[in-house]
Amino acid sequence: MSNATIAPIRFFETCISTVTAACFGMFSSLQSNSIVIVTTGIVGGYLASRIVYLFYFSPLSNIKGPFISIMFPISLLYHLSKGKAQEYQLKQHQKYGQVLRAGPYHVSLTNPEDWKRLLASHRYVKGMTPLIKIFGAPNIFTTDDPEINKARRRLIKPAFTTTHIAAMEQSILEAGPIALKRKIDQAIEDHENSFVFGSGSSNSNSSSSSSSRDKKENKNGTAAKINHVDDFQYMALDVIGELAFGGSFGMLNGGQQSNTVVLDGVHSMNLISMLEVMIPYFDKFERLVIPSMVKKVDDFLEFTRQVIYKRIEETTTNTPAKSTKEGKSTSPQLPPPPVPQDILQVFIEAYQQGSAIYGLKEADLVSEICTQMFAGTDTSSTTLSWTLFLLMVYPETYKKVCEEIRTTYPDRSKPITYTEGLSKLPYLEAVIYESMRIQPTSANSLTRIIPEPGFELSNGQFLPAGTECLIPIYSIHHDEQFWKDHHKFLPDRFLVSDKNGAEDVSANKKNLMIFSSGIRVCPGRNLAMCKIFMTLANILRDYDFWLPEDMVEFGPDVIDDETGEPKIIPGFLGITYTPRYSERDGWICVKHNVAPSQ
Ligand code: HEM
Repeated sequence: MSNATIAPIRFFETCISTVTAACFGMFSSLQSNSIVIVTTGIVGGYLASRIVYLFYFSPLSNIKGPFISIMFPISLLYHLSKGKAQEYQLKQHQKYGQVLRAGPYHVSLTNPEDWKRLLASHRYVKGMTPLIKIFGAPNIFTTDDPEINKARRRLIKPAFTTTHIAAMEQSILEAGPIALKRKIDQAIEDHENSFVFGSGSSNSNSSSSSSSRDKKENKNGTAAKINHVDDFQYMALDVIGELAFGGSFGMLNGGQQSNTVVLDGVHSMNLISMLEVMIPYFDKFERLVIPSMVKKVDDFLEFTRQVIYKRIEETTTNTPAKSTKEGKSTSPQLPPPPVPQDILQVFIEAYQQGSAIYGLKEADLVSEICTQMFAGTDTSSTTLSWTLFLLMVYPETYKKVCEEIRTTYPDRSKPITYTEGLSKLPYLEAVIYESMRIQPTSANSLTRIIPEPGFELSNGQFLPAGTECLIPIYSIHHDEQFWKDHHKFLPDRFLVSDKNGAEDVSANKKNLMIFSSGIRVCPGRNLAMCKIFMTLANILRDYDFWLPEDMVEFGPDVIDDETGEPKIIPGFLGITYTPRYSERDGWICVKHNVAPSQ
């Protein structure tokens, strides 16, 4: 569908370019037989005709943007490879305004009126979605078919409502923050023991290492060094396992096999998605070019297939108690174990019923379940990592948020829940929103294709059918019109006091794009917020964190020349925006909060 609508403009341009190129080529060859001259003529002709068409005759020629991006969309490759594509796009918006021509047929929009309208209707289908081929079948996330999307969203909706998440809160707490705390406690204890026994050595590959320098820093208890990027990822997967697969994968506690398969799969998908966005038709030959990476995705899909069949077996095998010849049972018939009501089961039942509405085949089932794992892992874990890092380089904010949590919930023997804590910890909520604004994990652009008869922008400009609209989440979150001092980590911008003086976090939230909006808004947003909030509330209350001393390149006083704010660890932009060098930058020192608990 998307290709059909975009075709006329592209076809026209290709015709003009080809004819002009051919004319130039013929003309050049009349002058000389030299291959160089003919080739130069063809290339020159092509470029000249492309310039003439794209800048003077294209229906988008009245929309301004950088010459290089309009001529060669592949130029984005350079910025993507540096992990700075989103910052490049922001700079272009700052230069050209809220409507930017970002490519030959691409217009990037940051005015909320425009992107909200585009996201509000299935009329504007998704374009340029990576990973379509690799999943082997469409899924909620990749499909551009409104009917498939609507039907499958209906299917998973009950599992993501606030009521359901509230009912699952205890499981999320157990598989998430409580398991994480157990791991941190173990890391601290290991280090205490290693020093008691006199080794004092540290293993930089372990997620619990600490140098003696980091240890000495701490005067009120033993410190350990953990890799928060890795640990938040394990935790996010364990929570998804708990909610969608009938049980935690136990990754935080060393579930090594699934650990490698699932995380390698998720990471490979992130990288492949970036390559697909950068290189035209990459999906057609990725199996040849990066076979080992594609294999990791295949292994992940196979792992998912096994999980599905294990569940089908467990829920459909009916093993009746042994009967005598007279047909009487020798042992009392035990009721079958309850069938878990999670996302996995919902999809399996729709598949088994062969429902015409959902039209699920085996490949669709695997694709959907994989997507749940993929969509629910890096997004939440990365948000946690960015937030913790930002708190480390903004110590005043760190102090303030810890104070709020520690004074509101001083009893450390009781875990803080989401339903209980959300209204009582407005500053923590504001910290999370501000971190997701500054470092959105979905930093890329969402894309929508304009259908016939075109689309009128709020500024009166007209976009013809076939235009690919980019909705750049990072640029929207850094638009000076809404976010003054946009590089500053300022949670207070989300806080207003209501009539009774109580803090409310609704100010400014409407201009955020964290979870997208409209008909394809992220269905996992309640779960994500619950997970992120409970994790931060509990660990910030129960532990003290600080950056390792040897991490000299980052800290409150290490200022980025471009932003004038503390330098942020480099990121990698695929489908999600994650810390780029987690093995180098993901470390943090931690010790117990030893202030008297009440
Ligand atoms: C901080 C955490 C999260 C963020 C920032 C986030 C963000 C987003 C965004 C921006 C989209 C729109 C993508 C697009 O249109 O291309 C999206 C879609 C989606 N998200 Fe999330 N997400 C998060 C967590 C989750 C979780 C925990 C799950 C499920 C377990 C999930 C499942 C999905 C699915 C299935 C879609 C596709 C929806 C559709 O196209 O109709 N997300 N998410």
